[in-house]
Amino acid sequence: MAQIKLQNVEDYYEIGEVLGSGHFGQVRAVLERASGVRWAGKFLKLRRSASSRLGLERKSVEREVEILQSLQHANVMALRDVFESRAEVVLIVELISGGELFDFIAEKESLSEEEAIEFLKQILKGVGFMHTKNIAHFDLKPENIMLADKMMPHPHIKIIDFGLAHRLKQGEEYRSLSGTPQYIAPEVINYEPLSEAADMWLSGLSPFQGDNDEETLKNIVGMIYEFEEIYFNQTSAMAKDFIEKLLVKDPIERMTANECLVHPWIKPL
Ligand SMILES: Cc1ccc2c(c1)c1c3c(c(C)cc1n2CCCN)C(=O)NC3=O
Repeated sequence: MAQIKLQNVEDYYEIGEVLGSGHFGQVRAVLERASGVRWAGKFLKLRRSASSRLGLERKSVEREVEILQSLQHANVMALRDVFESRAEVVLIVELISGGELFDFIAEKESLSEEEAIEFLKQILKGVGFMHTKNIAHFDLKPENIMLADKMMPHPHIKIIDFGLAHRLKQGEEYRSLSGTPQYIAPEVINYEPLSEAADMWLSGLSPFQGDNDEETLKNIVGMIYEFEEIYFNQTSAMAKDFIEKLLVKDPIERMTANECLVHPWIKPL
């Protein structure tokens, strides 16, 4: 992928409808003029001055670009092009039109453990791949797990939004309080040095869910959780064993993505 193009993105892409927005800015559908191919454009506003609170720091955008450039994997959103003009950077990324996994599951009558395992395997392959490159996502949550095309019999998972991702270096401590309260690992809440293990802290139906963020965070740090019967009464013992091996407070003891892929629930003997 070429470096950052200092041209106007609209010279090459027709900008379409807003697909979503978040802490980073907006994601819009875009149409590549030369080929007629549809992509997604992630429009990031840069800070205009060091004192400004609005917009993203240039180095965090450059970090996201560098990380995406080094991640080519079937289960990771692909970066196609980067444009910068005035105080805006536009990441041209693959259009993932199947929507969020969360919504796909919500729309189904029910989800069998076999179907859940198929999705989980793809997520673990994508996460395992980025972890072999010492890249941690640090914002894995249902909203960031999307489906390439939900009409397929076995929809293809795509992990998106590497805005908080970090390339971890041996001997360098990295701490951050960023993330989403409902899904962040105890070591993030305690502002301890972070590793790829923070991505393995179970996200999904959070058994720590409190009435508010403060209560949720206390539950996580206190490891106060329960498999509420109404949600987990159909869950096999093997599945609960898998979950319990991820809900381990000590990140060193927590299962890694590759260990998950050979757990008997995922890979029966
Ligand atoms: C069809 C559709 C609808 C909403 C989309 C996207 C695509 C989308 C996409 C991306 C991101 C980072 C966010 C996106 N959002 C925002 C919601 C993501 N949780 C992306 O990287 N490619 C997308 O297609």
